[in-house]
Amino acid sequence: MQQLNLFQESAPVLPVTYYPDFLGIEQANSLYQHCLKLEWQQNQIRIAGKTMPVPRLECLYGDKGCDYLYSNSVFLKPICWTDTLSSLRDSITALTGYKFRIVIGNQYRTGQDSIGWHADTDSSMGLSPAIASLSLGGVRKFQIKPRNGKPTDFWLEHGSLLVMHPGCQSTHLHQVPKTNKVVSTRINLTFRPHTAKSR
Ligand SMILES: O=C(O)CCC(=O)C(=O)O
Ligand SMILES: [Fe+2]
Repeated sequence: MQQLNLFQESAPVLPVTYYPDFLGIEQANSLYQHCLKLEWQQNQIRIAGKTMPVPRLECLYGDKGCDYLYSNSVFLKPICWTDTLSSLRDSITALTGYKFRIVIGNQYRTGQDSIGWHADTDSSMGLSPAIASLSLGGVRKFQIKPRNGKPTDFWLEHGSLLVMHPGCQSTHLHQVPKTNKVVSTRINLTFRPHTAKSR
């Protein structure tokens, strides 16, 4: 006799929590304006012996001494927290219970700006970091998948917060793929821990 498999179509359990309305529209709009004025940099990345521009703008704010190196080639030194960013950090800590010492900004100017499949495993964040990712502006597709599994799509809304829980970076990969659709500029802020000694 054929049996109905109740589990086949169920959504995968992911080590993330998505808060679509973390910020109200007014708050999200004014934060977006604040973030446009941050100190954005065009960094260069070295992949397979070639140096190329990172396909997005970046910035790093955080505690003194919390330097960040990724892909063994992009070195970011934190600028001191703005009041807006530190109060946002505190409200994310109040919601999630996770503590953060840096925030990396990504600015996706067009649909051609992107971030490929990766996990955030830089050792400066410690072994099992919780990462909280706030999205502003144009809505882009964010994909997450188990290291050998199928992706799940999230459409990260203006003012939304996606929390990647401890363990997520060891078991899953994520990306924001390029798109040929016309999309407005998107700003993403990823709040992260850091192991540097406090000074
Ligand atoms: O822009 C996003 O939503 C993701 C950014 C990201 O994965 C990263 O900065 O490591
Ligand atoms: Fe990431």
